[in-house]
Amino acid sequence: MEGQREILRHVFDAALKAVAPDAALLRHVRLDGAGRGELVADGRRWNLADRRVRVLGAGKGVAPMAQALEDMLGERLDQGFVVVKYDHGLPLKRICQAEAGHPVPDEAGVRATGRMLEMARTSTERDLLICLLTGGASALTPAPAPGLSLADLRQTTQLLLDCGATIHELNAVRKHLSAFSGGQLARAAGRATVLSVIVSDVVGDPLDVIASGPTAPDASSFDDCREILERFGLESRLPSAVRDYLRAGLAGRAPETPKPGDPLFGRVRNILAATNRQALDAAARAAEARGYIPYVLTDRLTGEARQKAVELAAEARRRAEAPGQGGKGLCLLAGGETTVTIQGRGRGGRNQEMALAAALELEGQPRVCALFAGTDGTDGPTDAAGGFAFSDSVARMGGREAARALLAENNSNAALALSGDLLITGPTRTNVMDLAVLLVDRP
Ligand SMILES: O=C(O)C(=O)CO
Repeated sequence: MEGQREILRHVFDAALKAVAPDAALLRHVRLDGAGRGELVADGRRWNLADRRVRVLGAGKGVAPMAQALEDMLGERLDQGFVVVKYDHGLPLKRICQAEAGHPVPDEAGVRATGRMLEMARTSTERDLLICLLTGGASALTPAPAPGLSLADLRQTTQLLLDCGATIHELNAVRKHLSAFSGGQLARAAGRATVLSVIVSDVVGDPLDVIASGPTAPDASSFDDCREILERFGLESRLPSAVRDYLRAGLAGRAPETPKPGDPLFGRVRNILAATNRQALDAAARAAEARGYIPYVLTDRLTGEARQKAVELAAEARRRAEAPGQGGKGLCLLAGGETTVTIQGRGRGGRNQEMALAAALELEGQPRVCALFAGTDGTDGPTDAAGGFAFSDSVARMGGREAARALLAENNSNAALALSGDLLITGPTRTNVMDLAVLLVDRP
């Protein structure tokens, strides 16, 4: 018989399968007709007889999408170039593939982004440029604006991360120091038609923030960057070239990113192909097939990881005590991305921290268990995707005091290693943020 751990894992795997980027692409894009055929994407058609098809892409999950397009288009695909995180590549036949640094951008990323901008700039009215974008793309596509260096971008990103800037704030600044992000790839493509297929790793799925929105109108401005940097007190700590460039932007001497309503977006179509909500819905179906009544609580889970875990575990305990549940029990599901305010010197990630905090909450509650995991297979600077929490996890960590001490040190990886509750998947090549799965078994 399947135990709690196997059921949790099964539900998570079903969610991952539903947001596999290649399958997501194939749900939205297909080839129709014989001969040169027509490309159909969400109801729009492009006759390929008189068009060249080029593919660009960036992100952790782009390699399977590129493979799917190669298989679909065969010789109709003229050329392509994609960049993925190190160790996230797959064999490709026609599309060139580079691997580059993530989360810290590197020179390989600069070279790859230069190649993609070049391909966009040399595209013409005859070209259909298919852009594949998934989470991780912001770091993989460093294209320093004129006068800036890679080191300037890295330093500015780190300063913002250290202050706890949100992804919206971080990407507003990144877009304004870039020649690629914030709609600028679409602008570089001149009169070519642009079709972007996007996998969302941002809460709420904002197209201008996911992957720093290379083909989306940018809602942020140089003025927003000034406000963000002032609010964090970072102005004086920025590299001087960045300070000068942002001042030039504010004075109208550096180009703004293209904004909503810009006519250039008339030839751009952005398709949201996979989201956290889709993963949650698939998880719900998988739980139901195992006899559990599923409840999707939210796809916008944010906030301090340990606190959110305690809230979710408390909700599961409350429901465990309530009478009247049917089937085998309940499955509570939540998705999003929490944060960890680091206080200690241990190793872990937001999902592992959630699992550790939930384990403390669920101690001695054999009817409730949980899994917290990142859909990309990576949680913090560790090789785990996340972790499980069972009623006896804390005992396996050496008891309550030991578990609490590990949590205080943000040492969730060590805690879950002790209890044997780490989830290790390796790179999943997709990324729709994190999932929390909690099972409440019937008495
Ligand atoms: O992961 C990235 O590239 C982002 O900035 C959010 O999609």
